[in-house]
Amino acid sequence: MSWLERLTGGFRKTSDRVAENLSGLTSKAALDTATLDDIEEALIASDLGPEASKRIRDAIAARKFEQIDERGLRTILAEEIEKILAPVAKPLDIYGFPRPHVILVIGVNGSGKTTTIGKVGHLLQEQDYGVLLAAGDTFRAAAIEQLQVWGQRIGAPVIAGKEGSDAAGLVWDGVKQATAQGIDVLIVDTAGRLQNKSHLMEELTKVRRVLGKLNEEAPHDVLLVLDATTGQNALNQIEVFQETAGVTGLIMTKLDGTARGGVLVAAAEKFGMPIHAIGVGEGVDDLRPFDPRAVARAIAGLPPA
Ligand SMILES: Nc1nc2c(ncn2[C@@H]2O[C@H](COP(=O)(O)OP(=O)(O)OP(=O)(O)O)[C@@H](O)[C@H]2O)c(=O)[nH]1
Repeated sequence: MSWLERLTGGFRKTSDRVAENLSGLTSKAALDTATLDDIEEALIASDLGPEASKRIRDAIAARKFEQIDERGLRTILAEEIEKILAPVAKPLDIYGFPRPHVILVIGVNGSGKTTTIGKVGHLLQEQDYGVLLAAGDTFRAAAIEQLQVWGQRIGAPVIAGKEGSDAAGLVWDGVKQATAQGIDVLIVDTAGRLQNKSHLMEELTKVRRVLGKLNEEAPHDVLLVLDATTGQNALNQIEVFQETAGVTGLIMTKLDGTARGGVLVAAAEKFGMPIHAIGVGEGVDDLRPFDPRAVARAIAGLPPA
């Protein structure tokens, strides 16, 4: 299956939800204010968020249709979602010089952080970048092992310490190793525990301080991994992590397992932060930067353009 097919398939549950919520609304005799209200509500119920839903409603209203059929509604929906996604759909840019370009990856337990690191590493390797993974989530032995498995899978070296060892020290060693071996990108797994904010902050502050000593620009990216299945909760996480960890960009995963994929649109509209990639499956190729048009059409339930 091509990426486009996996993408469209991945958003199926979401587009079914959107279609279900909008069903019946286009059969009304006139596209009056009450129907526009219903459309807006249907979009909110589809997890697109109040801001994006209002914006789409206003766009439909501005076109002054007397009536609209289902296909017409889906088309406008796709066009408007595309406008919301286009400014934030930005592939990761590996610009750090001197090398390595350092990427910290944060996110709550189970958000898909480790899996995402493996997939992002693979994506960058495909672009001919050399990648080193650092197992900075030193709280759990399982997290270290899981990253090592991903390293083997994609053929990238992994630098790891013992469970409970100092993450900042590991990151220091990671930068040294990448520099010595001419590796372009260092991707650091971190213990992104929301449950203990002060500890998370302390640890990230220390990692940043250590990185800053080696290269003032590092970390170049602080990526927050979000689990789309958590719906609106993902939006709360953006707020909290933005405050505590200086997030620079987002990756949304597990869009295939949920009818709540509309949250991607809500996040784009509400935060305007770069969304570097989306995950639509567990395979190594199931995470990519995204084409806003393709995703917008998939959510609206239209075939690829
Ligand atoms: N369906 C689907 N599953 C995913 C996706 N991304 C990750 N997963 C799965 O989600 C689960 C959690 O992913 P992990 O990478 O272990 O998450 P984590 O945030 O590192 O979790 P901890 O290591 O427990 O902190 C795993 O079973 C992954 O295979 C995705 O895009 N789609």
